[in-house]
Amino acid sequence: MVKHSNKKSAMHPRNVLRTAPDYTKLAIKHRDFRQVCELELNGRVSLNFRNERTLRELTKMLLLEYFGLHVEFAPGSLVPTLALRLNYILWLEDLLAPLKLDAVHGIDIGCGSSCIYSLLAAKKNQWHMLALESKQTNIEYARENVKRNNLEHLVEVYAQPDKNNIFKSYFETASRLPKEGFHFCLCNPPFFDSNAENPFGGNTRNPQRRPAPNNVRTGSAEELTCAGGEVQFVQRIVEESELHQERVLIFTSMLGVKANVPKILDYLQKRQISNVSTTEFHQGHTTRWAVAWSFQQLSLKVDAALSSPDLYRT
Ligand SMILES: C[S@@+](CC[C@H](N)C(=O)[O-])C[C@H]1O[C@@H](n2cnc3c(N)ncnc32)[C@H](O)[C@@H]1O
Repeated sequence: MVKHSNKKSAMHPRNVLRTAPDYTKLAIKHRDFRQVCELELNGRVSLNFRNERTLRELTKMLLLEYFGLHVEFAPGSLVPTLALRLNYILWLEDLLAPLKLDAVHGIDIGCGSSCIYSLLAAKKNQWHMLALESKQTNIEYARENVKRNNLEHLVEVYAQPDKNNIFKSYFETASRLPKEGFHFCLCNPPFFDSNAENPFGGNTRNPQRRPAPNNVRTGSAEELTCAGGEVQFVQRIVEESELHQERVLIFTSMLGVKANVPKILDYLQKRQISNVSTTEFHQGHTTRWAVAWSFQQLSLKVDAALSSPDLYRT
């Protein structure tokens, strides 16, 4: 029987991880990664995704192998998975492509200790990134990661003084803003609700329908939780986007749960924000969602022809 690949649930066509990496070859090449690999009887290596150190070394190795990025994570902080972050960046590339911009300026809301989105955007596409972060150790690590990769000319890490703010503090205090404003903002919001009795709840984001995830959860409570969880966090971005609608062309955020997508769409509709689109990011067994909105007259629909492998080659 011929097996058809399910295109709808595949990674973005330009995602370099769409073809599964050869871990055996990579283990031979990268010593630190080799140390977390397990050797099977057939000579191939396998990975234990339930082990935090394994995830850490895997992401570090992939960032180095595919993008030449040297990244360190603060102890106990979120270890980002690369395939998802790439899918998000590639969607942004598609949204921005029709604008044919010479220089792109973006905002990374909550960059984490890795600063992964900003580093990828800068290294891969030479985008100028403003990375906002509220947690002190993450700010320090993010700045070091930018420096270690000689990307200070493209990435600024801004210490968010008030966790309840998104753009407000920066826009009110910045000494210089890009002349043409920012073209987009992206966000992987704190997901869990800190007001919940047991913020981390069960061991899955959708316990009724899904088995426990293969990957161990990484990250501190401060990084992963906020009052009201991701819905309230993204609602705050929406509210502040109204105040700064001229400063950012396309506002976006990721969402960790499908059921939260209609909640954000309803919120946007209630506030009469009508230029809106959504997408899905597929990476293996994991799906995430994202919402985009704009106050300007521009299309937020991605032209399928633009998602070709030739756009923004790495
Ligand atoms: C889920 S983590 C995402 C980290 C990184 N972007 C990634 O995808 O791996 C959310 C991050 O947002 C930060 N954060 C929370 N509230 C914030 C705020 N109001 N402004 C800036 N950063 C914030 C947290 O400290 C944390 O590092």
